[in-house]
Amino acid sequence: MPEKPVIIWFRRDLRLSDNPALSAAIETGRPLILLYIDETDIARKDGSAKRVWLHHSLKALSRSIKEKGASLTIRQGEAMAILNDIVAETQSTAIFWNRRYEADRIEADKNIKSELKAKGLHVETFNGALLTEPWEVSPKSGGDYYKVFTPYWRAACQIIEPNMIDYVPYPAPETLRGHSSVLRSDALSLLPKDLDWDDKVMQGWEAGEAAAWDRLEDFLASSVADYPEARDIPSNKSGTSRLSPHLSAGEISPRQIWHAARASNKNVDKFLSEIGWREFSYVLLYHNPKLASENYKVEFNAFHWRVDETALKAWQTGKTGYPFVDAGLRQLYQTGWMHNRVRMVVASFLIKHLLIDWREGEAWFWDCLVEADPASNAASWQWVAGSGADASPYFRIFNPFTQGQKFDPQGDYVKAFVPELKSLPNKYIHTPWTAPSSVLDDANICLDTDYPRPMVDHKSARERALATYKQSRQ
Ligand SMILES: Cc1cc2nc3c(=O)[nH]c(=O)nc-3n(C[C@H](O)[C@H](O)[C@H](O)COP(=O)(O)OP(=O)(O)OC[C@H]3O[C@@H](n4cnc5c(N)ncnc54)[C@H](O)[C@@H]3O)c2cc1C
Repeated sequence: MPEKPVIIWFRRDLRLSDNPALSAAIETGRPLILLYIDETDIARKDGSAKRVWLHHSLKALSRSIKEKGASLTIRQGEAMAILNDIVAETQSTAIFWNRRYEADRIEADKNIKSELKAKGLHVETFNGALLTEPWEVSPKSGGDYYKVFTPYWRAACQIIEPNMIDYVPYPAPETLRGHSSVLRSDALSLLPKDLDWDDKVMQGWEAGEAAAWDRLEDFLASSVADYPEARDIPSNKSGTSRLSPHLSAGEISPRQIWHAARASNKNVDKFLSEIGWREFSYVLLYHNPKLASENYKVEFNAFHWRVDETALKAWQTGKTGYPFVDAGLRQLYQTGWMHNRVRMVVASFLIKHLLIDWREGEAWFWDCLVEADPASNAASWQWVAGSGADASPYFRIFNPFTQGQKFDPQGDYVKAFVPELKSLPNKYIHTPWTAPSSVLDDANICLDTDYPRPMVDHKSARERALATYKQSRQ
């Protein structure tokens, strides 16, 4: 009689190493059904860029699984129905997965767990995505969770550091023993049907576990020591790790990153504290399931946002007339990623200069980022808006041209993404509208035709934002 298999259900953990659910499945000694479900019964579908990334990530995972002697089954539909079919088809006796933290997925997983258990299956779940799960770090002084990052991270590190000292990440298995019969796989349908944009987005990226490791090792060998200063310079391609899409798809675990970073014997505290912001964002999401749709601070519910489709479109397409802002938004659309410093500036511009609801920006990033993350994206947008936990105060309004002058003094970043300005002298690169007409002529720029004038005046937009804020609090 054929041995009954166990299911390993991959979700946001598209890797073979340091995958606790996979390791537990292998330990049973039974044949494996390695499964990914493109779930259709999901509250918020992944955005376009993230789906492109997942397509390539799943291809990479599938290749790695094949090299180890098994195959990845891909299905599309409702998770419960698919799992029921597979259990019926294969007589599987157990299922293993790593946990997730969005409210609707927690609910779905709970239901799946109890239904499969009722059928007699052994169901086991693990933490494969975080250093500590959202309920593990609670303030001694009371309350469910920390609302301020610094004390949260101090407390979290007291749990993480001792855990990590002896932690040896699970190695990738040498071989995988797949189920004897090959199961039907649905074709992957994650790529957009009507655009060739997906090819362009993936230029400069490589999805998959091996690529994630190359990136981490490169970063630790040559860049992490300079990270505290270099992380603010958007033209410096190695100033930050660019691990976010790999982390978001689970191609590498935060535990592996922590372990490798500490083993480098360099000063990695600042870098690891950014991983801490990712953890903190998950704490906020877990305790505030509507983080992407509702103000964390209810007093922001009285804020009077403007509805202005034309302005929103100009922002989305990088045509605001502020070169640093436009460069960021074009980088986002072209590469599926934007430098963190510029994210803060473009978000502040939308929320404060244009007075457009942060949820519009959150949704645009959700669709365009290859690493769009339910926790970090929502928490970061609310952070910039001032409506979030431990947020930047609303009255902190980034000046888009001084930010450009400070963090892109030679204009390299602007020239890379706003090429129509590339012949402009550095002195005017962040303020083309101030250049004398002879300078504009020499640079072949006709304002309004080749590049727009600022869509709002900084000083008056700032005053309007502050007045609106004041009014909302009366
Ligand atoms: C408006 C806005 C939206 C954002 N949306 C997302 C998102 O959808 N997904 C996402 O992963 N990050 C998001 N971030 C956070 C941050 O910008 C990115 O994580 C970072 O730019 C990714 O580049 P990196 O991997 O080179 O980061 P590094 O600087 O190398 O940092 C290492 C890792 O730490 C984590 N990290 C760094 N900064 C933050 C932060 N502020 N908050 C949470 N985690 C952080 C990421 O996982 C990152 O990969 C957003 C920030 C802003 C201001």
